[in-house]
Amino acid sequence: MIKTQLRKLYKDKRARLSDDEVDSLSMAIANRCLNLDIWDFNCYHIHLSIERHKEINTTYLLNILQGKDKTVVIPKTDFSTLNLQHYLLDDNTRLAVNSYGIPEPVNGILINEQQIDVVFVPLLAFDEKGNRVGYGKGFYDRFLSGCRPDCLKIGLSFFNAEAEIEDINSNDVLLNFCVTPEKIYKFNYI
Ligand SMILES: Nc1nc2c(c(=O)[nH]1)N(C=O)[C@@H](CNc1ccc(C(=O)N[C@@H](CCC(=O)O)C(=O)O)cc1)CN2
Ligand SMILES: Nc1ncnc2c1ncn2[C@@H]1O[C@H](COP(=O)(O)OP(=O)(O)OP(=O)(O)O)[C@@H](O)[C@H]1O
Repeated sequence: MIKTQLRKLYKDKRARLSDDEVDSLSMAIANRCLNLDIWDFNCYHIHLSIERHKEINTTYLLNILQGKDKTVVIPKTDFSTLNLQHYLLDDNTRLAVNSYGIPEPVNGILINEQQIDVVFVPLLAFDEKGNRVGYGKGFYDRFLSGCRPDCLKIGLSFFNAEAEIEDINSNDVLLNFCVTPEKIYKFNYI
């Protein structure tokens, strides 16, 4: 299928989940992430959920990161440039929900993307090869293209993989893993 079809299909699939399902599936994803071999790093990027779009509730994963005393960075969007900036999340970070429904840092310490070891990546759909589709603004493709080549990219999804996203282009950055409530996908494209 092509990206525009997948966006519609997966927005609809998410919209049909109840709030309780979103919560229990999000917890299952976080628990499964504990089985990934990714916990010896220092700096982790995680997005905060857009509740009205029934995104994965990343609070469970965030609690795991904080319990392990990891350095956590969260993104702040600039919709005029379609770029992300990354802020350290600590006790002093103030958050505000922007007009797109994204909780974002108001203030804080900027972190360079080259410092990030692991990125948890939001998505609407992904395929068996490790390609992904998001909301279509290219925020994460731009961001990930500036990360270190050894930075681990981990998709999070309520649903399992599509066979193939047909209209992949040279800007699309592949995932290393994708975690769903049911399983961990490891992509062997290297
Ligand atoms: N939680 C979270 N944060 C994230 C992302 C994400 O997918 N999830 N992003 C990943 O790139 C970036 C933001 N990307 C976005 C791109 C478009 C829209 C947007 O157009 N929203 C419209 C319509 C949404 C729709 O198509 O259903 C709206 O809210 O009106 C929102 C976020 C950075 N932060
Ligand atoms: N590294 C990049 N530099 C410049 N433009 C880019 C880059 N990556 C993606 N884009 C552009 O962004 C637009 C959206 O890309 P795409 O459809 O792959 O978004 P997406 O992966 O669904 O969105 P997101 O990354 O925000 O979740 C495309 O027009 C693409 O050419």
